[in-house]
Amino acid sequence: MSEPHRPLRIGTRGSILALTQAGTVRDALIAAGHPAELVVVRTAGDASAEPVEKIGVGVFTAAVRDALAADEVDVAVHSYKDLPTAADPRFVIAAVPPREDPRDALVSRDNLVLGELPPGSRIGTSAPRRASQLRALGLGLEIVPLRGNIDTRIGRVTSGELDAVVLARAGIARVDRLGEVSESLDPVQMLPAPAQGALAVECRSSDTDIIAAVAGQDDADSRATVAAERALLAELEAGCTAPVGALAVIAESLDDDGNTHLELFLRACVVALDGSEVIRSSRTGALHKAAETGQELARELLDLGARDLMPATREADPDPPGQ
Ligand SMILES: NCc1[nH]cc(CCC(=O)O)c1CC(=O)O
Repeated sequence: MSEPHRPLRIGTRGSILALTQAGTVRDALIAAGHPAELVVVRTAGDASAEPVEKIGVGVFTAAVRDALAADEVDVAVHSYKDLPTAADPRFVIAAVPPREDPRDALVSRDNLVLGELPPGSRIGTSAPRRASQLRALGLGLEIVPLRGNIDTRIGRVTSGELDAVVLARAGIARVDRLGEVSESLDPVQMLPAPAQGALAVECRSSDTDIIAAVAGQDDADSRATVAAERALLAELEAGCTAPVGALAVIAESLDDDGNTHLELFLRACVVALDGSEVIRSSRTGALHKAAETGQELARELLDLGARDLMPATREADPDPPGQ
């Protein structure tokens, strides 16, 4: 518990992306009258160049969570999509700030859009979700494994090594390089990762004063869309590196009496790693039933055979459940 006049210590990874997104939370807290400062926590994910599916899903968030549990920081800011789906009773997500555009983005040579890349073009991505959706498009693209920070990944195109890379548009936006995006990929071609573009602002469950201070940063619509997408992922028992895309939006809907009301529209896909099969479905639900809508859509995907397309990640996952 922090003393009344001490700034809130915000734990974050040290990458430019992480510092920028934690900085937006710090600035918003300060503007709301809560002095705050950033504290950098080094994580195993930053130290490794291995693909994320090898080093484990919680690798970017575990060290920041440990610092929060140890009272070295008061608040943790994570990219929401990097958090394991299992809830951790030590913490609560006190705020989901307004979400960035969740789409994936293409950065390509000569500013080509996806449909203009000739067969045989080399596209960099290490995310099974992106690789399998790209393969399923049937454009004859060659998928090349690629990790590293945004600079490194975009640099592979600038250097001519790759024809294009696919990354989260939100990450590019946060480091102010949107000018380099050749195309924001339509969700019909490429469904983003569950919770992509959203932040999770986490506090210790017992720190009611800090939770109350941070809660002012919460955006109800962002929280609802993320809740639907994450509930879907959890129900599929898939991790953040699974070939699962999901996107919820809040849209106006006309009821029988001609009145409009807001609804949550969720669509999702599960893709075979080789792109040979895609299972898609979608569902609408009430705003206050976001998680239920996600679970129901997951069950529908499982009924359609989604289990057979997903690699058995549970056994291979080095992170214990609940971490
Ligand atoms: N998996 C790493 C990761 N975690 C969050 C982002 C980008 C920002 C976001 O989605 O919130 C990225 C990079 C990427 O996927 O290109």
